[in-house]
Amino acid sequence: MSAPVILVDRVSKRFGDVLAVDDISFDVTQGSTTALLGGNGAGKTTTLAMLLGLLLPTHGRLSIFGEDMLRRRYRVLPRMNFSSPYVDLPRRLTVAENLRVYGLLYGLRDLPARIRRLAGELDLEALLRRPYGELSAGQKTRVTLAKALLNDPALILLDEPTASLDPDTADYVRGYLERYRNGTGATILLASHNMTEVERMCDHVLMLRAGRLVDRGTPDQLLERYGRQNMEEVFIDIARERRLAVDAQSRQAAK
Ligand SMILES: Nc1ncnc2c1ncn2[C@@H]1O[C@H](COP(=O)(O)OP(=O)(O)OP(=O)(O)O)[C@@H](O)[C@H]1O
Repeated sequence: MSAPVILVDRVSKRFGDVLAVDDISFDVTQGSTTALLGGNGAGKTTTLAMLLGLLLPTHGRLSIFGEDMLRRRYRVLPRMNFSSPYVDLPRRLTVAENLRVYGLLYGLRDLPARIRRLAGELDLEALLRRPYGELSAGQKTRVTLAKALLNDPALILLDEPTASLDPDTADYVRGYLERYRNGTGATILLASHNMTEVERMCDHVLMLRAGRLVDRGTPDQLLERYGRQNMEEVFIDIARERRLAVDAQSRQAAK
């Protein structure tokens, strides 16, 4: 079996009195799409930020492509990228200028051709000359996705990749990401509140609650474990700590 693309080993992150991430460990295998789920404030964005090297963990070890993110992130950052609705791009630059600046930061060759291709695929042509700050929320989401794919990343971290997208565009973007993953063997880790997205795209789910990793498995395993029909119901069970009740029922049934 190939080495995991992401390895998180007993990682915690404290902000003053708040323990945002509490001793979590997981790994993500190459070519998979893994969902990081949890209610508001569960620690998803903090975990993604540590994986990007934007935040330092208080404890623990994170490695990506076998490289320690604390000491050698410069070796892996060129092979990864991210998008988040919470991280704005420079607002006064046009969409084309933004993509050019990020492309230059990655030192990409054939940049105009890449930008043209992504603009075509993500329906951005009509937006290329407009300042990023003037775009609607859904338009910004598509631009940040284009930014996230500029360097053909082998690992993509996505914070709510379809936030603010209308159902038709969200469906297109999910299909686009699936095709990208299948075509390139890329690995995707995404935080999402959209359980339809998780059921469709993800082969593994990590459930966070109050900074702790409280359950994990494939969507099918979780549906079976909680006796539910869909991931929305599983999410609510886990968020409301119904797992214990489920376990107790199964123990009772086994007697
Ligand atoms: N820079 C910070 N300073 C202080 N506390 C922070 C900081 N960033 C996050 N936190 C706290 O850490 C906890 C986890 O926040 P985080 O943003 O990781 O949650 P999340 O799972 O992404 O939530 P949401 O679904 O609402 O986006 C929260 O209690 C939050 O208030």
